[in-house]
Amino acid sequence: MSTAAAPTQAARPADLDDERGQSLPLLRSVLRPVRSRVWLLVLLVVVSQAAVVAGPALVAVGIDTGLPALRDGDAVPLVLVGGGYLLAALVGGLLSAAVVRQSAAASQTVLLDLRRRVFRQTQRLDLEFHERYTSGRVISRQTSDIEAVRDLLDSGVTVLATSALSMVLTAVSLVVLDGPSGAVLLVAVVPGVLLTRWFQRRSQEQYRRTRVVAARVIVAFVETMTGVRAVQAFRRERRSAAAYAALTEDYRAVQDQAIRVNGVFDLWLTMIGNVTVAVVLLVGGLRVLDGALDVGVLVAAVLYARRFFTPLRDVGMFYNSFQSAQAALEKLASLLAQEPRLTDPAHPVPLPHPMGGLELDHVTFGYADGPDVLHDVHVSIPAGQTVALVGSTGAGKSTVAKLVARFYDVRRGAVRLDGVDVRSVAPGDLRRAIVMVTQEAYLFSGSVAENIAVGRPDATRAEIEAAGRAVGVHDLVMTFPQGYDTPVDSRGVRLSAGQRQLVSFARAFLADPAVLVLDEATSSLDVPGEQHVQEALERLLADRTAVVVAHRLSTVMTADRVLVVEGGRVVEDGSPAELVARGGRFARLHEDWQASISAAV
Ligand SMILES: Nc1ncnc2c1ncn2[C@@H]1O[C@H](COP(=O)(O)OP(=O)(O)OP(=O)(O)O)[C@@H](O)[C@H]1O
Repeated sequence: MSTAAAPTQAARPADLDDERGQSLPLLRSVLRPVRSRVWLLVLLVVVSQAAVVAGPALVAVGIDTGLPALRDGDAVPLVLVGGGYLLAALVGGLLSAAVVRQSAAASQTVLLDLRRRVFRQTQRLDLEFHERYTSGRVISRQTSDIEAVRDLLDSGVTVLATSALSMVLTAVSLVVLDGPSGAVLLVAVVPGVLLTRWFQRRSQEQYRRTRVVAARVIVAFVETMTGVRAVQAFRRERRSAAAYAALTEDYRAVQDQAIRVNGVFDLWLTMIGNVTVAVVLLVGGLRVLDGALDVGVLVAAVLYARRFFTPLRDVGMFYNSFQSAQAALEKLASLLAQEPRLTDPAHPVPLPHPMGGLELDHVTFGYADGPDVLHDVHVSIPAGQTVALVGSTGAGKSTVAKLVARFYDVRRGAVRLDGVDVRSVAPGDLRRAIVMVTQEAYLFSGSVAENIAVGRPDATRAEIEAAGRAVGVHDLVMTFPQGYDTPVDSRGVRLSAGQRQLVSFARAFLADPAVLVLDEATSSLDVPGEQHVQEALERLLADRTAVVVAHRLSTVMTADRVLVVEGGRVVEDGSPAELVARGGRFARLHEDWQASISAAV
């Protein structure tokens, strides 16, 4: 039976980070759940800034009305104004604190949502995506990009809103309080705005340069650390250190330039602010002498003028955090918009009791947009058979194995389990039916028991131990300090490659799939261990269909059937004895194998 499969080659942008214009919709969607909090925040910002800006006006009233009244023996106006000033200061302070708390709470909610979305999405995406995207980029999304968004939400947006509102309210208050002083301020705004524009442009360039250099530093570090074994084996430490030192020096230099730009901006902003204050004081002072202006108003005007330019620094700085957050949001949006090529079937076919019959029906396959690496492979494997895949390196053996486990989908043809196209089998059933044990035998942090139970999380301790016994790892585990509860990371025992492989065998044994796909480790075991692993393998492969990418002669010779893969085609197919007798490629491979074994012994 061949069920039509869902379209699997979903369109995907060529550059995985290029998704311009996606940042705003993403921001809108993550802000939606905290909408009411955002409105509350707006209200808090407006009231707190109004309270702060009221200060100088109250000073003016105090000096011009309260003091004369006090001189005439009436203290009430001054007390009222003083009380008002205190109240405004108190309200301004308390509400500013509330703004910080509210914005932090909102941003934490948003970030939690974003982190979860990124994690779920990276898990949902298929292997082909991860091979192209690389783990380094996934890590950057989950760390530095989310940090950039955090910076924007935590401080950037509220600081911008507070600063902008404070400037507007200050300017309006000054214009209302004293027109001429307001005019001086508005004139001074022109160089202030020009300076800020200059700063934005320079810091944008600077920011780009910093990002490029910072990315180089990170890539160099990650590459050296992931390849630390190769670095040490080939004594490349000095060269790596020199290359890294040069990159960090570049990083220091661009940071230095960025700080210089900040310094210039700060200097001129302070100058403009101080000159404005001086002009307001001079013009106002002359008017006070003429009796055209009250002293209190002059004091208030000076206070307003002094305050006006301070937030401009924050507005300038906001641009930096806005830019990095925008770039980060774009990359996050692009990641979240990716669709896996491997899609779940629209009409899943249940397969609760699989027998394990496999069929590769004229399968042609290539990775991503690359050339075909398997050409018209046509093989039928009856339930219960153990098939060894052999062939030279790069022939396509692992690819066949990965297609059977549906890590990828075929380009043409079909892979079928019990006659059902694997693209149509209900995903849960498929996962239970086919298990792949990969070469690297990855262990999660946790205990030995937890690692074995990955294959069946609801397994009892007795079942876990039975699996351990079946693959012959039980006695070894019993020598660990806490037996099956011993952690397998740096806090517990460090397992050798061969021991890790046995644990992964136990994991697969416990999962008990109808089909086991095994990419045999090339050379993780010494000769005395060989027999031990051979027995474990035989027990693991018994009573189920098995497709084994075989690297050891013992595995091949105990298989029911051997497929010789060359150049993406099956070129020989038969029992090991038949193929040896036939005198083809396998027979030559067999001879070479035997020769190398006798040479080693
Ligand atoms: N993830 C991948 N992306 C692109 N091409 C790949 C990928 N994996 C394998 N290939 C290519 O597919 C071809 C078959 O590779 P495959 O890993 O199946 O060979 P193999 O027979 O298992 O080799 P080996 O014995 O060395 O593991 C090779 O040409 C290889 O370059």
